[in-house]
Amino acid sequence: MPSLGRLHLITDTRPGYDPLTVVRAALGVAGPELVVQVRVSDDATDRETYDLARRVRELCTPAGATCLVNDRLHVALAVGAAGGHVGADDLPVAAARRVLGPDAVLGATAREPVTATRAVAAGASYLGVGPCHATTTKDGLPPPIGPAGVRAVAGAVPVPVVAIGGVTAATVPALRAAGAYGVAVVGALSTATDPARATAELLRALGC
Ligand SMILES: Cc1ncc(COP(=O)(O)OP(=O)(O)O)c(N)n1
Ligand SMILES: Cc1ncsc1CCOP(=O)(O)O
Ligand SMILES: [Mg+2]
Repeated sequence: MPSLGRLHLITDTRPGYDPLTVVRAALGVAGPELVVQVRVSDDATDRETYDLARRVRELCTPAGATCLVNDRLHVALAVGAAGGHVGADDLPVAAARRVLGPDAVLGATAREPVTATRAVAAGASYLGVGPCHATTTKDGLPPPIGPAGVRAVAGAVPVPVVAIGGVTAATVPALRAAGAYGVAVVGALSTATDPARATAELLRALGC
């Protein structure tokens, strides 16, 4: 299994956003420390998802960065991504592991130690934990768990914990102190006026 980058950029495909420009900017600064997770809206077609994921994978490979695909594991396989990420509405972790194979990177969403432990036992190689802070990027999320919630999960599992939800460079130090290995962001990069500079600030906050 390749070593996991600490900064996870999740693509923002909402109207008016330009995910590939943000990916290019972040890759130029973060290189191998970057994981790009291709995440599309539920109404995106598989073809649209494939086209974006293929382009992201082609940008990641020469930069030494990791490309993952959210939810749609057949797309991950089709573009030669390093793996994928699943949550409660997606394939169960054990099924996802069977689809991706033993060597793939497989992330699973968890917000409590019990579900985190189950996900790792089923084959997750890292956990996305949150939401840590309030966010407007995704609707219908449960209340934020804060650094204390991250600490509870990180103390219960032997795999990297990636904190997600409302993460900014300002909130990274407390999440790292709580045991987060890394962070996943959408808005902190997709809404930045200078995504390269925002990437550098996140990396500095992560201690990279
Ligand atoms: C790193 C990371 N953590 C959590 C999630 C959320 O996944 P999920 O709960 O399946 O929700 P969607 O992203 O599919 O809406 C994630 N994508 N990445
Ligand atoms: C997909 C997802 N799952 C939990 S929070 C979140 C969105 C995170 O976006 P942002 O970094 O803009 O808060
Ligand atoms: Mg999902």
